[in-house]
Amino acid sequence: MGAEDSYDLVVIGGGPTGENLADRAHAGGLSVALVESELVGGECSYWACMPSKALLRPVAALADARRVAGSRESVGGKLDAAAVLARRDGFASHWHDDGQVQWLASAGIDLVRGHGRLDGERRVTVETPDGGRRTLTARHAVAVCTGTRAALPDLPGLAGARVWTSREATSAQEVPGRLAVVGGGVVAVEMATAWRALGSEVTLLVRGDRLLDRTEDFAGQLVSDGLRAAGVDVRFGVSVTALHREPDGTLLLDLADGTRLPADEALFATGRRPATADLGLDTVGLEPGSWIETDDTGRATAVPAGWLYAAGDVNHRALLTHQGKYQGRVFGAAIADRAAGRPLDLAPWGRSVATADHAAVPQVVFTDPEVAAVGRTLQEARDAGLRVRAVDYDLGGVSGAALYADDYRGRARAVVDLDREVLVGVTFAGPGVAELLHSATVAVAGEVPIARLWHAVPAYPTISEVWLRLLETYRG
Ligand SMILES: Cc1cc2nc3c(=O)[nH]c(=O)nc-3n(C[C@H](O)[C@H](O)[C@H](O)COP(=O)(O)OP(=O)(O)OC[C@H]3O[C@@H](n4cnc5c(N)ncnc54)[C@H](O)[C@@H]3O)c2cc1C
Ligand SMILES: NC(=O)c1ccc[n+]([C@@H]2O[C@H](COP(=O)([O-])OP(=O)(O)OC[C@H]3O[C@@H](n4cnc5c(N)ncnc54)[C@H](O)[C@@H]3O)[C@@H](O)[C@H]2O)c1
Repeated sequence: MGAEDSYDLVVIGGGPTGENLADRAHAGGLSVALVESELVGGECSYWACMPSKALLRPVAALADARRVAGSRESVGGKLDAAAVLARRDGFASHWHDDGQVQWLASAGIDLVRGHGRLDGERRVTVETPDGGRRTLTARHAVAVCTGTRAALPDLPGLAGARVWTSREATSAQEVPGRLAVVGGGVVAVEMATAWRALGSEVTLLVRGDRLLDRTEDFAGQLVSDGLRAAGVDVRFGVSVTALHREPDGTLLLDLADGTRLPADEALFATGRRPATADLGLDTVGLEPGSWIETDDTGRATAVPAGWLYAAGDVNHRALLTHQGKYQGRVFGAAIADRAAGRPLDLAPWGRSVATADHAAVPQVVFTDPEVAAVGRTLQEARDAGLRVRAVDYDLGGVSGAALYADDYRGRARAVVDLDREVLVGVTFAGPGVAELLHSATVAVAGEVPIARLWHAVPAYPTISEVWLRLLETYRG
């Protein structure tokens, strides 16, 4: 038995969510221990957001230069893959977490390295890297912020085939000659975009009939057109049934249509599973390997007495870094307020509840073209029982977009709640739309009335003039 330490709050998992939750709780007056088994900073910093966006930014920079007569003529070559990978390595901090560890120390949070497991109510045991064991007790709360791992399908031959998950796809040091990508979600389309631009022959194998099936249809269509224009072989209605690696290293993927696809690497971008299989969930009455459902203050709904919280990917509310950080801020402050006996503000959009998770989640997909969306799609709004109207506009008709790129192709949709005359969802798809998104997020989260949006005048000639066009189209 090792040492036993006591803190107000023990956080398991030092990704973006755990760091923010620990910081807010500490700022609210609590002593905090943060347990991390790999690198402080989590998936996002080393194998997800940062390295993937570092791979994709040069793709967009080169594509932008090629979109405009005058600059197009002066950019003949391809990406310098070695330089892109080296810049990516820098954005992944060369897979060292010293910077984040320093930040934790400066924020007054104690780092405990090792694998954490719940051990009954308000107790966490940590298997430390030196083989030791520490027990941490929490006076007020334990917050699980352990994130997710790649979910792989159960396919014959997969175990021995050394396939890529998102980790290899974001950290690989060499460009594969032939890359098969399985999946039609965000990881699949972003990584197909990046590795195609870096020189791989990419085949995208999608079991459904569209890409990005949680966004408006036109967005997936524009991304699929963009991938095909870049030379990606996009195939719909295809499933992998088995695979194996030949002695010469070639990977052979058997497809349901009876054909066989040879590749050098295969990325399985087939979703995520919660990192809760080896977390001692059974000691607190939860099912190992399951997502941890919470209320809007972050409390695990199935655990009595309200001491267990879950934030970020692991609660399955919205698998995005910015939403995890938002939950970290809201839940961390709620934990501190409860501990101090301070009143909470539980009304929708109040200080102590993560209301935006339900109504105003923004996401940018960094493909070419980009997709930027917030809130509900038309279908989601209808499914929620709202009386809505979709207002669409061809982004190519906006002066700022025409200046941005010759033959600009893109589209915008605003979903208007007709009863309240506010926007409940906005989607942009086109080059350069990522930075437009926050205007839409403010409109949706702020429930800004259309009558007032009419007075929010977009600068001429920017792509944001699409706001004016959408409102004019709505008003007729
Ligand atoms: C390829 C890819 C690209 C992405 N790009 C974006 C993007 O551009 N924008 C965006 O918003 N989101 C993006 N995401 C999603 C984003 O990475 C996640 O939403 C985010 O990392 C979730 O943060 P988290 O802190 O909840 O979990 P994580 O980042 O997964 O961190 C969890 C931490 O907990 C630790 N841990 C787990 N179990 C234990 C244990 N038992 N004991 C101790 N420590 C433990 C892990 O080591 C890890 O450090 C991307 C995801 C992928 C796969
Ligand atoms: N730019 C960003 O914001 C960004 C980038 C990457 C990832 N993310 C987040 O990370 C999370 C994970 O992304 P993801 O793309 O791995 O998951 P996803 O759930 O978005 O997509 C998974 C895809 O795999 C397919 N699939 C699932 N099982 C399959 C199987 N057995 N065979 C074939 N296809 C299968 C699904 O139909 C879907 O198309 C997402 O929630 C996403 O929001 C965000």
